[in-house]
Amino acid sequence: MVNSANAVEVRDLVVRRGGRTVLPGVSCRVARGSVTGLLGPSGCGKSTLLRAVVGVQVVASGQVEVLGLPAGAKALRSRVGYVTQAPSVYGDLTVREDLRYFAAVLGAPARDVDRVLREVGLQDHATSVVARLSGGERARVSLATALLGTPELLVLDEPTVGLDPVLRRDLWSLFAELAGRGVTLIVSSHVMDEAERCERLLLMREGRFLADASPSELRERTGEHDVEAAFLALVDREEAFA
Ligand SMILES: Nc1ncnc2c1ncn2[C@@H]1O[C@H](COP(=O)(O)OP(=O)(O)OP(=O)(O)O)[C@@H](O)[C@H]1O
Repeated sequence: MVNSANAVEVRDLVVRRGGRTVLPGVSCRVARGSVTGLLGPSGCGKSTLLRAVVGVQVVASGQVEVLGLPAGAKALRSRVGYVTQAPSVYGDLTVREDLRYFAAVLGAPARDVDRVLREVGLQDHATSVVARLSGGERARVSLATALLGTPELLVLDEPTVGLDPVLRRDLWSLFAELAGRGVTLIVSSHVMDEAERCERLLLMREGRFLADASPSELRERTGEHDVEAAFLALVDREEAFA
């Protein structure tokens, strides 16, 4: 049965990579029209989980349902935007040409190109060749691609890495605005101070969830003032009971 309240439902997901079990059977839900932060240390399995949500990860067992369909279903292609850590851009095109190309591939209207350029703050770089942009600018071109059309779910793998504080703030405002329009966002980060921007947090460690809570619930549960301290408190508790 399709549960319309959830954009994503993961049940007992097991993923093995390179002979190791990276996700040993995780379950989670992501509500529609929310910003969910997927936080955890480097190598804990965030990208692997996101890959499973967009349907590009081979899974050993379990189910991943996205917008009521199996992850990776063809019908989801224009409904899900995905930004990987490595920007997906063509270096020899200008920013506008690159976005026009992806708009055509996705069947998005050509007028979307100017909108997404504005949303990621690259309107002044529209005619720059992508290969000559800085790393942060290239990452924003990649993000702009995911905003083309009208995606209902945005899966963003560390979209703010390498960006300056002003840009990071602007992007988080954009994420909140998109969620206000009903878009669901899953944003991974290993920077805990970004957690406060999320309505919901999935805290991950070594392939398992330590918590699925709002930032304030986390603070209450642990008695800590910030999410980083709360995360460490949960790690300590887990180790004490191990
Ligand atoms: N292509 C691969 N082949 C084998 N193992 C892999 C591969 N990619 C990732 N892994 C392993 O899977 C585990 C989880 O990696 P993943 O990229 O999901 O972590 P992450 O939490 O996203 O890390 P980061 O924050 O550094 O991006 C790591 O131990 C990693 O070494």
